[in-house]
Amino acid sequence: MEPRLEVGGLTRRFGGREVVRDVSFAIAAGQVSCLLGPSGCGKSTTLRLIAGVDLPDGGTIRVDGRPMVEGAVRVPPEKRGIGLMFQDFALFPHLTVAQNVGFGLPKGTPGRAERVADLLERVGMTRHAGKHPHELSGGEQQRVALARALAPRPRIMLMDEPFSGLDDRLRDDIRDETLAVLKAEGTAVLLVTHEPTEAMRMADEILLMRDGRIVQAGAPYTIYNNPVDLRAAAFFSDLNVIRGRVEGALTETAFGPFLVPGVPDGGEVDIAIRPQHLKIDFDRAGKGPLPTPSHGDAARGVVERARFMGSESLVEFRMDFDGSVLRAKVPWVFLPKPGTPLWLMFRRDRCFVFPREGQPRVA
Ligand SMILES: Nc1ncnc2c1ncn2[C@@H]1O[C@H](COP(=O)(O)OP(=O)(O)OP(=O)(O)O)[C@@H](O)[C@H]1O
Repeated sequence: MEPRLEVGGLTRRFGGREVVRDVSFAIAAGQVSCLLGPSGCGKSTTLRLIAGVDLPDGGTIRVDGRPMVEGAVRVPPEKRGIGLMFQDFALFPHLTVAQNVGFGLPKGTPGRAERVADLLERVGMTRHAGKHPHELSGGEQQRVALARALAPRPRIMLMDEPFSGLDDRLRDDIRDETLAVLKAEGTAVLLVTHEPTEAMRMADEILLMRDGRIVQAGAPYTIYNNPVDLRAAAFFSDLNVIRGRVEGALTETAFGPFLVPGVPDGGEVDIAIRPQHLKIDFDRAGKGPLPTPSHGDAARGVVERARFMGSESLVEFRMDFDGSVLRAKVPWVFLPKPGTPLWLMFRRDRCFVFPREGQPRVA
């Protein structure tokens, strides 16, 4: 099946600097993709190019196989079948909720009143239909904005940090409701965010962006568990990093040897472990647990501090082997006293091994 939105080799320069570099991806009908990356990496610019309010220096944009930008073709924004939702969405203050939702549907459109009523019902705003925007809370205004953007049945919805103006609890609810409505409409969604948790919650596919490029694309599970590099891994959580030097495709660490094929002798590697993947074991008169094939060796550390975070505890260790600090997250309550010696180990299939950035890699 033809993707709903297909972007190929999209490039945009400002003053000689490539802000969007060779960006390609596709989104199917009913799919939610999140463009995720730090501030300034080119997310909003990409969205503006797709919306048609800015033009690329290179690349193609297609909607249902029809060229929007390709060769000499430049389809204007209003003819692209694209709906927009931004953080500073503005409802028309002098129009009622129902009139705001109906705004995008020309008078005389068959089924106009039914469409407005149906959307108000779906976003739970039927009883507010006659109110004006200033009589609504932020969350209610957001629901109206969603209904208004959906009224003309856009084939694609572009959303730029649409939930960032809402407080945390409300944001979770509105996100989930928005997702349900968009899925029911079968709209292809491209959502821009700099928050990994928002992307994990919303996306079928995450497009991880950095310095104008998409560095990795995949389902949230894949991106979280198989990051392409250390920076991609660190974008999603705090990371413990153990440094190693390679000899004969192996690096020796206090946690045992690690295989590092493709890194030349003398090369440096980073072994990264998320805090929730460190396993803690007790000290038995100066000895730790025995090594296992799945976990490697245990290394000893001394508790520096332990904090209760609500659903988990965060324990910081000063490691015997090099004096570095490693952080472990433990579900619920685990608050050992500072100075307690404990042993750490981790499952080999839960850590990431990357050659240090900027080093040559042997093919
Ligand atoms: N019209 C413009 N002229 C010159 N530079 C621009 C223009 N628009 C954007 N830029 C630059 O392009 C880069 C990417 O901007 P963009 O707004 O796409 O990033 P972003 O990832 O959406 O960031 P944020 O999350 O902060 O909104 C920035 O360095 C920005 O300063």
